[in-house]
Amino acid sequence: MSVLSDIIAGVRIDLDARRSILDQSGIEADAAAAAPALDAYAALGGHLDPTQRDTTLRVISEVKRKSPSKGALAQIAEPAVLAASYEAGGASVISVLTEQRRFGGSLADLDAVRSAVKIPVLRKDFTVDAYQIYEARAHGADLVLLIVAALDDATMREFLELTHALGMNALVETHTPEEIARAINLGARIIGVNVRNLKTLEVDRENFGRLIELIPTDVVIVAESGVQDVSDVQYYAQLGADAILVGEALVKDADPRAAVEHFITAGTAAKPARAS
Ligand SMILES: O=C(O)c1ccccc1NCC(=O)[C@H](O)[C@H](O)COP(=O)(O)O
Repeated sequence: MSVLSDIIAGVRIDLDARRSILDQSGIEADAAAAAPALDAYAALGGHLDPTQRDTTLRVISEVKRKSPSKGALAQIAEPAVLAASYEAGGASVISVLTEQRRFGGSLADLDAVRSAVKIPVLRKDFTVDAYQIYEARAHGADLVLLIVAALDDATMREFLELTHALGMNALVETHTPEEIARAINLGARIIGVNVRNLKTLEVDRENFGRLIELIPTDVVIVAESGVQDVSDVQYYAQLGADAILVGEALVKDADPRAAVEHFITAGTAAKPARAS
């Protein structure tokens, strides 16, 4: 069993437990009662003409306690405080890992972050059931993660439609040329290239350079994972990333606000203009 399959097996068990407490109609009612979603697509520069989307490297800053690849990363007693630091540093979106078994996250973390910041929030989880999309909205998320490797096309289409119907955007995560082709065919507007292979956990930053060429310029392109320091930020920026998603390097930094600021400044300076 791959790491991804193993994670998803646990996600399904935990989801069944939550659904036994709050059924489908209950979660749909909670989602409908939530404050409207913020525009994460615009926050990532997607509303701008692609030829003008060249001035800023945007940062999605992650609340990440532990991971299958690295084990414990940071205590994060108060995710709200961390998220507020990220926002003060200029983050465009806060990513909150809500998977419990392997990442130590929770919906309570999402609630805490939602109340602490005014910028869009990504519910970062392994979405395999429409219930989780309603749940994300009910807990104030503006963006959900859809991992192409975990979903067939029919399910991806259904989940994308539901996400948009609820006023949210989706970060559609890819790792191979085939997954990028599927994401584009399905009309994804924000495509993440995760340089971490979720089946083996191997990190290959150069995969971003190989894959970005396959993504049209009107799509927001997010480089995910593998940022250890500013040279990695510059590397993704030089290749044309619109945004980077960073977890470990930020949660381990003693001054996360300054780290976000530094990444934005260095990445923006390194970013070339995008051809139309
Ligand atoms: O981080 C992991 O080990 C991991 C393993 C299996 C599935 C997903 C995993 N991480 C999720 C992510 O995509 C990252 O949290 C995110 O891109 C940030 O990565 P990093 O900056 O390298 O912490």
